Formats: sequence, structure tokens, C-alpha cells
Amino acid sequence: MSEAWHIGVLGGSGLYEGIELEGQQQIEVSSPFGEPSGPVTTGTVGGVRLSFMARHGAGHAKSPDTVNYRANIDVMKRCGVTDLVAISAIGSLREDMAPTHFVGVDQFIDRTSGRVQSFFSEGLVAHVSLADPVCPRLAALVAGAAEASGSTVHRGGTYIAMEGPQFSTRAESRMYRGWGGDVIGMTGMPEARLAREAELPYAMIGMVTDYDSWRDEEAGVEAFDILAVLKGNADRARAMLDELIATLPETRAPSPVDTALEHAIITAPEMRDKTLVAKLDAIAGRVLG
Ligand SMILES: CSC[C@H]1O[C@H](OP(=O)(O)O)[C@H](O)[C@@H]1O
Ligand SMILES: Nc1ncnc2[nH]cnc12
Repeated sequence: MSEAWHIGVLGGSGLYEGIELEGQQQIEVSSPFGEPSGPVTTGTVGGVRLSFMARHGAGHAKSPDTVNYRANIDVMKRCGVTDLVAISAIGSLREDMAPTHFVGVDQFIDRTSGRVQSFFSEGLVAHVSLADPVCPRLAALVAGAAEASGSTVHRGGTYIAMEGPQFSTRAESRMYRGWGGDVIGMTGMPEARLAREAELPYAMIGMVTDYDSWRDEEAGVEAFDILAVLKGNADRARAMLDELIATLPETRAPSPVDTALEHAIITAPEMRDKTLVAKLDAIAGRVLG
């Protein structure tokens, strides 16, 4: 069965507003998982619905560790989003991925700690596959849109999700390169994990702002350097979104991610925690009934 696209956008550092939408409304959506980062701006472009949330909230009040990733994803799901585009500022761990370039992230190495990693828990256990955390169809559409709107795009890249909020030491930065990391940021996890649990195809487009701290001859990254690159990146991210909406196939064919929970919940029906089942109405209502 095909359906209409509804593109959700999580705007990262420097991207606090989405694109101009027809019939634009700002809505507060509450979640049983707590406070989301802020309201959702929703509307349509050429008949396609788009819903935008600023990941760090108004005025960038939320740090990477205090973003309520579960509430944000839950709210996107409640809004009826079908596919989720994450836009993030990233440091580059490779010479060829230069500041101002875009990287279509396709893998993650999770170095975060102490963040809530799952919607599921005692009383309702689920194990979804995360081998390929990014939806290849959505990633290709996003990368194509970024290229068509004039950005240099690297298709594919491994994102090191670090805890922060401090940037990496030089030794860490060099170690991540040795691990095969291509880019680094602080928010991709647990966001990508939770999107998969919510059966939301997810694609992250990273906007390179700096070379992190692995280049011996250079001073390490500072927030000031990042902010200088962010403004131009935000305009190009908005151009990418305009192009994405304009180039989406007319109808949305199903994605395998739409049914990621199909065989993932392993707690016996009679042992399920009713309170948790109720909280998961938006995330897992499809399979929990
Ligand atoms: C302002 S630099 C560090 C900050 O930027 C990135 O945020 P986001 O992924 O939301 O664009 C990075 O992950 C850090 O949170
Ligand atoms: N070098 C870096 N490390 C972590 N997060 C970032 N976001 C942008 N640049 C970054």
C-alpha cells in the first residue's frame, strides 16, 4: 500500500527554523515521554506535508545530553510523520570532508553514555535491527536534493556520536579516525536508534563545520569557529529541504523500516506492562493493538 509522504525534520545547531510552509501552524504536542525540545511547525509545500522541530529548542537552550530524544521522536510520530530527516552540524575526521560540505551519514559508532537509549524496557522488551540505521531510500533522496541545490555532498560516512558537551581531546579525535570514523557529533545517538524503534525511516545529513582536533598543525575546534560556518550551512540546508520536497516521488511506497517492530517485541502478551504499553500508543500501537 502506498501513502502520502509526511517529512519530519529535526533541525540541529544553527537550523532553528525550517522552510516556508503553506498553511503554517505552530503546534505544541505533548508526549508521555516528557517535554519535547519545543513546538512543531507544520504545513505543506506543493501538497507535501512537512513538520519541523528545532532539536535544541528555542534559543538553543538544550544541550546534547538534555535533549529529550524520546519525546521528540514520539511527537514526530504523533504528528503522522512518515520519514525523518535529521540535520546536524558535524566535525570532520577526514581531509576530503571539508567545512561547508554535506555528508549523508550511513553508520554510527555510539560513544554516548547515560542517555535513555530505548522506548522499551522491563515489561515490554523489543530488539529491533540496527545494522543499517539509515534508510537508504530517504538518504538517497536527501543527498540528491543537497547536490541539486548546489552543495558538495559525500554519500556515506560513519558518525561518531560522542557524549560532549566538551569537544574531543586530540588523542580521542585521532583514535576515532583510527576506528574508521568519518565525522563526529553529539546528537545522532540515541536519535537514530529511537527512530528505528518508532518505525520511522531516518536519514542524517551532516553539515561539516570544522576539522575537530586531529590536525597537529592546527588549534583544536572551538564553538566560535563552528558558529561562523553555521549560518551559511543553514541557508543551504533550507535549499536542500525545498529541493527534497520538490523531488519526492508522487506516492510513498512502503519502506522496510515501516514494519521494523514486526518481530522485535519478545515479551509474552500476558507479561506485558500495561502502563508502558499505553505510553507506546504512538510508537508501537501498530503492533501492540
Ligand atoms: C554548536 S557545535 C556542537 C553541537 O552541534 C551539533 O549539534 P546538532 O547535531 O544538533 O547539529 C553537535 O552534535 C553538538 O550538539
Ligand atoms: N568537532 C565536533 N565535535 C562534536 N560535535 C560537533 N559538531 C560540530 N562539530 C563538532
